[in-house]
Amino acid sequence: MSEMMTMMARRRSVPPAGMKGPGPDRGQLEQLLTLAARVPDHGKLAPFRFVVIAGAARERLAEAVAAAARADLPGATAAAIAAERARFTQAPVIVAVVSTARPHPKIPLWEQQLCAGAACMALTLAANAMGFVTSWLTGWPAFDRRVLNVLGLAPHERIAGYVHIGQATATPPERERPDMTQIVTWFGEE
Ligand SMILES: Cc1cc2nc3c(=O)[nH]c(=O)nc-3n(C[C@H](O)[C@H](O)[C@H](O)COP(=O)(O)O)c2cc1C
Repeated sequence: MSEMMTMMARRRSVPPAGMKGPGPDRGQLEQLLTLAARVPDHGKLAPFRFVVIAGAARERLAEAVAAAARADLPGATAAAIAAERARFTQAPVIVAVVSTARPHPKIPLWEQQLCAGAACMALTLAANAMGFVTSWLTGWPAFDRRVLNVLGLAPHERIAGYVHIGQATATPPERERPDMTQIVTWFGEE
């Protein structure tokens, strides 16, 4: 197996709570985002963009998330609000991969959205190849307009994923994988 195949065969996400710094620096991030942008793209529309949330800027997003949680859950405990805040303060770097899909005469919206998903996966693999661990997450802050406004998303834009990037504090155990016999059909052989 090539190095890339071995890496993919062992790939596991590490949740942000299991991450520490340092994350990729600016130069490394520029490299990673350039690789992530190199995805198949029907119509060459580049229907995605990246918002990098790193260092102290994470606090601004964490605070917006905490404020939205406080507003929605007036009875929430301080610990519950702290947990919401922590969504964006654990990994040293988070990249919000934004789907910018718009109706197009030839390219279906679905394909444009898949393209943004592909950018999430390309970013994940590139960061893993650079020696970082990752977690592709969404959760309610990916769908909450108050949070999206703080990130500067236009009304038609959506979060394809928050890709958290950092160093692992522990190696996650293997998890069960799909039974290939259940998900692969060899057309013509049935
Ligand atoms: C679009 C998308 C959104 C996801 N959002 C979450 C999430 O909000 N919370 C979560 O625990 N896992 C989420 N996951 C799953 C994790 O990224 C991860 O794949 C999962 O924990 C399994 O681990 P593995 O990547 O090591 O196989 C999401 C995956 C995708 C593709």
